Amino acid sequence: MGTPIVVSAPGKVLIAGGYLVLDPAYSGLVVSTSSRFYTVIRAETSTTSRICVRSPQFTNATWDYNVSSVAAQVTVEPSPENASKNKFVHLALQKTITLAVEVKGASSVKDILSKGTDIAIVGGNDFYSQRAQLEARNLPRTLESLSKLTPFAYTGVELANVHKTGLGSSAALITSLVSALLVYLQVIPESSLTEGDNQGRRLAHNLAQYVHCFAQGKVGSGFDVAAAVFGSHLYTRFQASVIQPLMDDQVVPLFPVISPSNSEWNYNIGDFKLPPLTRMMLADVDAGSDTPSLVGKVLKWRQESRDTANALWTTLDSLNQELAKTLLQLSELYSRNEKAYIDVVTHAASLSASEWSTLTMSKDPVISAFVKVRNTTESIRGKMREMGTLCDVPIEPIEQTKLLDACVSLPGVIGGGVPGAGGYDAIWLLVFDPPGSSEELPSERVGGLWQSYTELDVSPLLASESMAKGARIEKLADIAGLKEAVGSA
Ligand SMILES: Nc1ncnc2c1ncn2[C@@H]1O[C@H](COP(=O)(O)OP(=O)(O)OP(=O)(O)O)[C@@H](O)[C@H]1O
Ligand SMILES: C[C@@](O)(CCOP(=O)(O)O)CC(=O)O
Repeated sequence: MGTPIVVSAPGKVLIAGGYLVLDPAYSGLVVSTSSRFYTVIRAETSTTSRICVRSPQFTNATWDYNVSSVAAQVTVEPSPENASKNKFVHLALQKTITLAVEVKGASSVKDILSKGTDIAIVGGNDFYSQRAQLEARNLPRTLESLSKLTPFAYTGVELANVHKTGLGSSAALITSLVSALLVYLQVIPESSLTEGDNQGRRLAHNLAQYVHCFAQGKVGSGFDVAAAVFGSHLYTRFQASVIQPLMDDQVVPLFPVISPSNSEWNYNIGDFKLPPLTRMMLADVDAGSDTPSLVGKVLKWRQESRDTANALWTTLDSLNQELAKTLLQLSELYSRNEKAYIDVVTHAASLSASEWSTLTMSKDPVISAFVKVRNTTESIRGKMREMGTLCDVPIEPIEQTKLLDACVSLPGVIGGGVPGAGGYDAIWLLVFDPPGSSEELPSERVGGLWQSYTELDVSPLLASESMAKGARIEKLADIAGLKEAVGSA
């Protein structure tokens, strides 16, 4: 068996721009996470072109597919013996193979698939709640405990019953699977996924967006797939009409629509990353909310109260843009004068935000920028709460307000909020992460608060921001626990 193709894709956190990002007139600030999905593809040595997809973290999660072809039409059919269905995986296979046949020709694709294919898919532990695993091992809900769990741990349940944490498992799964298949079927070169923005990466993006929309039965904003492909960025959505001709599954060629040269793909990936020496922290608050029903109510309110909604969204959008600009400016200030930046972070890390002005360097541009980040995140929270009240939707419900207020008043916490659609799901924080500090780190202070918090059931996630820009080629041996998790074919 040759070297496997391994492609990973990160999860996402929409730190600003929830709801607004559904409208191409506005943008969303999305951070990609160090927690990733991995797809490992290997050729088998059999005599049939069967494709076996395995998700070893779940029970009854092996799906066999038969590949058949009539002329240039290749069909992927789930085996009747499969113990469960996986629409997302099935569609990813069908659509990617169809596109590959269009681009490379049927004989090239059939040749690559002729001896059978083994595909293993795993997601980082953060994608699924680890509460049960921690309890079973009698471990407290801390980052330290999470780091002791086996990577890609077995969940003990079927996929349909897993408790997801909101990091965008389906978008990361589809992106890693579609991208890995495009490489395996030689539609795009490996370099597409080792280099930054390029045509191959864009092809993977467009196809993953389409497959994800098709599997979900609706066209969302797509920020989650965009984060999985491109990493952290400022996202402006594509117009839904670009994939509309393919959404009713009429047999039309995919490539003319999916191709990166189709100018109807008008999404924009703006530059964005979190500042140096800060750390994003995430916690799942376990009450869970139903995003589609929140979205439905917010959009209905926007229809019915156009003027109020537009005024609120315009204010929110300028705050979101301000946040993006100031966070980026901090990276620039770091590269201009590293020492001055490190001094500020080191000092401010042990002070509460109200004390930052007491620093001798309080007129410093780095301090001013962090103060602006703080004030802007607080204003965004205020406006999101206002929207929640106006639509009667719990975007930042009182329980989360209390938790966030307690977090952002801790020394070293810069700001935070409710990610994405909000609603009893999760919180995100940005904290200082000073180098070589002997004092308690802000992340440790936050961890302590979360552990002792009783009003909500707070469970931290290990993820921080992924510095790698989106989907990428990996080496099986380089990822701790991956070889063991995917086992042998
Ligand atoms: N490890 C996996 N292996 C195979 N398929 C998976 C895996 N994880 C998720 N999926 C697919 O993704 C689907 C879940 O998609 P859904 O849109 O409900 O989640 P999501 O909104 O992306 O979740 P979250 O954002 O909370 O992670 C599953 O039904 C399954 O088809
Ligand atoms: C409300 C919305 O803007 C964001 C939802 O984000 P999340 O799934 O809650 O992270 C919906 C969307 O963009 O598809």
